[in-house]
Amino acid sequence: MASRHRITVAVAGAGGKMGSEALRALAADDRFDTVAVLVRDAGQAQASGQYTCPVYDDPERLLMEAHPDVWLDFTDARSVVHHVDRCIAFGVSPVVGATGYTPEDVARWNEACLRQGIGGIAAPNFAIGALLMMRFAAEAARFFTRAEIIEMHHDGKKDAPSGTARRTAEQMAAHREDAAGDPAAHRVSAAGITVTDAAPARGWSYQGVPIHSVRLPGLVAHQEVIFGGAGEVLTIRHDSLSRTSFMPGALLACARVREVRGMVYGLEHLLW
Ligand SMILES: NC(=O)C1=CN([C@@H]2O[C@H](COP(=O)(O)OP(=O)(O)OC[C@H]3O[C@@H](n4cnc5c(N)ncnc54)[C@H](OP(=O)(O)O)[C@@H]3O)[C@@H](O)[C@H]2O)C=CC1
Ligand SMILES: O=C(O)C1=N[C@H](C(=O)O)C[C@H](O)C1
Repeated sequence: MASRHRITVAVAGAGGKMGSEALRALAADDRFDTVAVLVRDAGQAQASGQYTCPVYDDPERLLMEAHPDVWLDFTDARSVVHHVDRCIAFGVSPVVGATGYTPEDVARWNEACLRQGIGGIAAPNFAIGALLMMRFAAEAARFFTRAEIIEMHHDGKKDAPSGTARRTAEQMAAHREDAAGDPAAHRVSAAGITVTDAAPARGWSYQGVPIHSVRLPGLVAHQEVIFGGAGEVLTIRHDSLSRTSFMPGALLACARVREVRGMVYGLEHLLW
């Protein structure tokens, strides 16, 4: 019987919290072969003997020598932008787990993927509960013109606000304008709040939604979206209590990324 081709994956940021969790999840799933990892210091990682596949600290060398089907990136905002540009140039499908990139990066990746005839997925959050939280927040934004986001993360997180908070605000803004059929509703909402450089305690305004970022030891990844109306408040909250919450979504993206074309932004596009 012909053996099924396993999807070959390279994990960038393998030495980090998410990268190491992803390596464990990939090893436990027979759809995948982890064929290479990208770490900061390949010599040191090789000497430690902790990896069973080839180890690199040069992304171009990894892409040339290992040429994986999929590049799963859990590095950071600065590195991921360069990595994904290089992946697409090499015809390797990126699954972008790292956050902190801009809408302009996503647009450039989309065009580059389309030119290469390949797919990519950039997913600010892989957890199903977080995706539902964003969906419910978008739905609620049709009915409330005022809302604020509080995102709370471990104190090792480098980027702020979180990719999830940005994506939530984007989805809320899109629904608000669509539902109202009146872009003025968005302007009223933005004008009704005092988020300015002169009032930093009021958060950072993105898409008309103030975002507040909390970084504390003991936290993993949490978000509240609070809607306020006349005499009532609606709070939608999600908690990732363990990084295992991100793994089914990350593996789904790795399994499906070569079926899409262009850069898909948000895992929800594979789910509903
Ligand atoms: N999409 C999702 O569902 C989720 C996304 N994330 C995102 O994933 C990213 C990683 O998070 P987390 O694992 O907690 O962070 P960590 O800091 O624990 O891990 C990042 C790792 O990447 C390494 N790294 C960074 N740049 C490079 C590079 N150029 N070459 C090789 N290695 C590099 C870091 O090395 P060093 O320490 O030396 O810098 C570190 O080991 C973040 O952007 C985070 O927001 C996190 C959770 C869920
Ligand atoms: O850094 C993290 O931990 C997380 N990052 C992602 C983000 O920026 O939204 C996803 C999740 O919140 C965990």
